[in-house]
This record gives sequence, structure tokens and C-alpha cells, in this order.
Amino acid sequence: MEQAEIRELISEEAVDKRIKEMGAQISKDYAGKEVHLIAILKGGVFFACELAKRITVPVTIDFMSVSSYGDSRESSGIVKIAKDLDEPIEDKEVLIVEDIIDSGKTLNHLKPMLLSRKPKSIKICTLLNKPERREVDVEVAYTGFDVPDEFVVGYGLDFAQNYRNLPYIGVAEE
Ligand SMILES: O=P(O)(O)OC[C@H]1O[C@H](OP(=O)(O)OP(=O)(O)O)[C@H](O)[C@@H]1O
Ligand SMILES: Nc1nc2[nH]cnc2c(=O)[nH]1
Ligand SMILES: [Mg+2]
Repeated sequence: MEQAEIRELISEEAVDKRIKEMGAQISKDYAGKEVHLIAILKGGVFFACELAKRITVPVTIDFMSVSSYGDSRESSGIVKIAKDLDEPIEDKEVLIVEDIIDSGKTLNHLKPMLLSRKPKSIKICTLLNKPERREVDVEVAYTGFDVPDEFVVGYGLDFAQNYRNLPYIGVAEE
């Protein structure tokens, strides 16, 4: 495995605290409704599971596998769907859950595709957002943290498939 130095950017405590706040906000916004989480594999799953535990309205969850980075630090620009959802989303209040929005290409591709399946509503929730790198516009309803233009790892985010299991957010130094 390629070794990288990991510098802590956001501590485990800060991430956990922010996820609790996001869960409380989502519970308030979806009061009286059910929320259907769509976790984007692989990275989004770690955050989605923690977030789901902090939401107090009824929650269902489904998974979709989309990947454009492969083992690289740069997006290939080609968004590959490796696994589709198991369930239809028609008439559901859908919340797409991502670990990071970087260029925006993944969600720019995914959102119209999911909208064509006629959900009642569709919103995006991301743990991390990298605004400096945005190439296409994406409307984000819930953001955990804005991060600088550095390659971050941990909490689901990988570098060549490693480091997803770190309980904090770090930067993989060159
Ligand atoms: O805004 P973008 O530039 O499209 O980048 C964001 C996407 O990149 C990462 O996925 P990746 O392709 O690395 O797949 P993975 O979650 O399986 O690692 C991340 O989980 C987002 O889905
Ligand atoms: N691990 C990781 N994956 C990404 N995908 C898009 N941006 C990033 C990033 O900064 N880190
Ligand atoms: Mg990745």
C-alpha cells in the first residue's frame, strides 16, 4: 500500500458533534414526514449510518454505488454506476447522502437521473464541501463542513481505498 502522512483536519469529536446537529436540523425540517436516505457507496456510507442514528423522524435507507475517482486524486469525469438502488423512490422524500462534494460532477450526473424517477422531493446532504474546486453547480441543503482544496481522507473518504475507517478527517500529504 502507498503510505501517506495523515494530518488531522477535523477531530473525531468535532465531526460527531456536527453530525448530531445535522440530524437535529433534518428531524426538524422533515417533521411529520418520513425521510428516505440514499447513501452513495462507498464513501457516503460511513456518514449516512451515523446521520441516520441522529434523525428522529422515520428513516429508510438505500444504497447506490457511484464512482469517478477510482484510485486517483483527480476525478476521471466519468461517473460509473456500479450498483443501482434496490427500491423505487417514487413519492418518497429523498435525501442523498454524500461524504464530499468536490467538482460537483458526481451529483450533477446523479440528481437528474434520480429526479426522473419522480420522488416527492429530493435534497442533498454532504459531510464535506470543497467550494474552491466546484466545476458544476450543485444545490446542497445540508453541509457539515467546508474544507480547503486538499485531498482529505477518513470518515469514508479513501486514498486508493485506504483510510476510510479513520474516525476523523485528515489530509493525505504528498
Ligand atoms: O464532486 P465530485 O468531484 O464528483 O467528487 C465527489 C465524489 O468523489 C468521491 O467518490 P469516489 O468516486 O472517490 O468513490 P468512493 O466513494 O467509492 O471512493 C465522493 O464520495 C463523491 O461521490
Ligand atoms: N478521498 C477523497 N475523495 C475525494 N473525492 C473528491 N474529493 C475527494 C477528496 O478530497 N478526498
Ligand atoms: Mg474515492
